[in-house]
Amino acid sequence: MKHAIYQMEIIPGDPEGNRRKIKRWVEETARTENPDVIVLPEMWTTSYTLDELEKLADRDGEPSLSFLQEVAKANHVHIIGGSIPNMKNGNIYNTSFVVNKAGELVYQYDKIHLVPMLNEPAYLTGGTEKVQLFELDGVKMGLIICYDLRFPELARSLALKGAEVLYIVAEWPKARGEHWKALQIARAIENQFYVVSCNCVGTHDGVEFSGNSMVVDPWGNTLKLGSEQHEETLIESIALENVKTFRNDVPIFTSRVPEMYEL
Ligand SMILES: NC(=O)CCC(=O)C(=O)O
Repeated sequence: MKHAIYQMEIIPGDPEGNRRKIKRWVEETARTENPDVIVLPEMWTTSYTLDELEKLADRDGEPSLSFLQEVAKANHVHIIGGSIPNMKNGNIYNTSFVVNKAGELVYQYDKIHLVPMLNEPAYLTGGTEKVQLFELDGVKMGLIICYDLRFPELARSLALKGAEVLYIVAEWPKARGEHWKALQIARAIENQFYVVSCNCVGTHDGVEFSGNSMVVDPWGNTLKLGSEQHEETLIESIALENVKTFRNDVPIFTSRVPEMYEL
């Protein structure tokens, strides 16, 4: 399953400009690389322009959802649609959409854990729906958003449901860049699935974002690591049969003793 990750420099506060940028990038990447799955970063319409979100947020997912559906269908590629600020019933959520190559919405998720270090709780509302699996080409997948990475219970719940791949879409600051890399490797090893992440680069409001988008295999090997500073495209294929092989080699899911844990 071939992935193209867009480690993007988001234009702050310019949803239209970012849509144009993504459309051009998807067309070029689909033509030259023919990936199965494309991955975008967190809050790609606006970045953390929190003061402006009342005005700039999508309304019930629009226009970004229709945009992602059109782009996926036109370029015949599945899209893990990063996330966007999304106004619903008067509250703004950090919402992710996954659309398949037929342009169908297969999953949506509102970020559960809002990040205090970026002042998210003052502007956004946390999601109230539990994470679920979705499937692309018959592969079981899960998705979390940025700060969610720090809560191992979330990734574990997806692994227990059968996830073979965990996507992480992010705007993770450089100040905590070492946590970003170490936690992804930990999540991959402890859950024995692939981790595929997309972080952005660039600086907004004094916060520098750290890139280092990653593809980590279920053994904890880093197959791909983006640069810290540059907008770039990461291309990597993942071999799903490794999930079963590694789970047989170190059978943690049959060794678990859940009645001994307080989770
Ligand atoms: N956008 C985010 O959720 C950033 C998370 C972060 O800064 C951290 O966990 O550290």
